Amino acid sequence: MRKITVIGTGYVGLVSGTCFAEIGNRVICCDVDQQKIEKLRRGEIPIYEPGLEELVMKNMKREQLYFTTEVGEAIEASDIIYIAVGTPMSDTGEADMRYVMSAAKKIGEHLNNRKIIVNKSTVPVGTAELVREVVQANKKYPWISFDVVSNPEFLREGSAISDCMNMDRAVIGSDNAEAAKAIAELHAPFNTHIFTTDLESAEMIKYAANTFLATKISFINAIANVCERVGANVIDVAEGMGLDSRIGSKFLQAGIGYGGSCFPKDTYALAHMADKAGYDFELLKSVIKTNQRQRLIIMDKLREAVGGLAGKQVAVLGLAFKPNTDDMRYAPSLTIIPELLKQGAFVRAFDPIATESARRELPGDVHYCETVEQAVAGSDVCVILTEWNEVLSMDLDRVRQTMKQPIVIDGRNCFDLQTMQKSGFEYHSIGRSSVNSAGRDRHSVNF
Ligand SMILES: NC(=O)c1ccc[n+]([C@@H]2O[C@H](COP(=O)([O-])OP(=O)(O)OC[C@H]3O[C@@H](n4cnc5c(N)ncnc54)[C@H](O)[C@@H]3O)[C@@H](O)[C@H]2O)c1
Ligand SMILES: O=c1ccn([C@@H]2O[C@H](COP(=O)(O)OP(=O)(O)O[C@H]3O[C@H](CO)[C@@H](O)[C@H](O)[C@H]3O)[C@@H](O)[C@H]2O)c(=O)[nH]1
Repeated sequence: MRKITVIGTGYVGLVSGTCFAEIGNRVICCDVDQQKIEKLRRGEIPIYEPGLEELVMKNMKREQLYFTTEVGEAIEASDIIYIAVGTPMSDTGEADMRYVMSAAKKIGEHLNNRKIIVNKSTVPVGTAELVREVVQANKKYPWISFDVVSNPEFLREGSAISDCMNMDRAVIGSDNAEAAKAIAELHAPFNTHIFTTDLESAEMIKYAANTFLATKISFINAIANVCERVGANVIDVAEGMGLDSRIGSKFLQAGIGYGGSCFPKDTYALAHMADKAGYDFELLKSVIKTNQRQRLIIMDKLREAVGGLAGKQVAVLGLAFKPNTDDMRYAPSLTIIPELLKQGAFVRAFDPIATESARRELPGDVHYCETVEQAVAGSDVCVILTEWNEVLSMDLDRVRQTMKQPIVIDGRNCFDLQTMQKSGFEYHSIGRSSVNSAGRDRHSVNF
């Protein structure tokens, strides 16, 4: 059993801290957000993440998991200190490092014995060295030494617990073999591949992995746009490509582009890092541009399908950036809904989980609905932005009957074309022919 403190109790800190407790360590999760910690202490989980509540409750009860706002005391009480604070996009597009630096300062001020400081936040290459300098500069007891290790996180929201408990690999960057060994041992119960490297490479692996996945998405979205114009079906194209084991089938789902708290900011941050280092990362800049354009494709399709939006009632299904999360960071709905409102549409929105977070982010004149059926009732058009189960399993006959016009614009390719035509919809999706709109679209199909 090791004593671990995790600084930052957000999506990553809370999940990884809980998983470290689950495998038998004593973990203190600390945060400067008092409300968040108070909720956790009452057993309320501040984020939606399947399976998290049970695991938090279990480990709190067996006294393996604690929550506090006393960051200094939490640091003093452990030997391994994880930094898991946010590194959001700053105005320039670079990673905003102020939270990491303030955590490092606090660690320095409370360094009461030899500790391993492990950075889990996604940070530009060279951050480990900066953390070392800040801790060193703020040490109260100059004779106490410490190590800095990089151990980036690869979990996905919505499947965070299982990603963490069954991780593909643990990347451990260090310039000290003993510290690397200790962090490798900590990961032994996860029974995963341990990949050790130097600090800089570990920091780069995180950005390279995320930007590669983002590239795959922008690539398939660009292919989708060509498919639409030449009459091919991107779902079949992706499947046919993915069967080549060198390519693989994952992250080839065409849609309205990537969102979320990571890909948008990490692609920008790496492009900036490369620029600063004197390399113009044109490929990555195109990935970003392709993604920005992809979001607005929904607006083009809407205009084509229903003409002007002024006075039209639009049902928006899905607000979170992906299913199984309440996270609204860089969600496509944050771009699409303000645009709909600007063009004079009335918006009725449905999301099974993210409504509360959405209310804080979106303009006040959105009407939130409890069910898909309520959102679509009387609508001129329905727009799908997130492939929630509630959307995938909606009763198509009922939806068609309650809509004013049976027009669906699907940004996530939730339904097959034949089903939509049989159900009597005019259906426009991504990278596929439109159905039931013969005469209006160059590539429409009839089954
Ligand atoms: N969200 C993900 O799916 C994910 C996955 C892998 C990696 N990451 C990376 O992990 C890091 C954390 O991301 P997140 O989504 O968990 O962020 P988050 O915003 O959900 O949580 C960060 C938490 O840190 C707290 N905090 C900030 N400064 C603090 C300080 N000085 N002391 C104590 N607490 C402090 C905040 O109050 C907040 O609760 C980021 O670098 C992110 O890029 C995120
Ligand atoms: O084929 C695909 C796969 C994903 N997406 C979109 O891409 C975004 C990101 O999805 P996903 O990767 O599943 O979610 P995140 O929780 O953002 O996880 C990513 O970002 C995390 C934070 O760095 C990393 O830890 C994860 O490994 C990485 O997958 C979402 O908007 C998805 O809709 C697509 O459009 N097509």
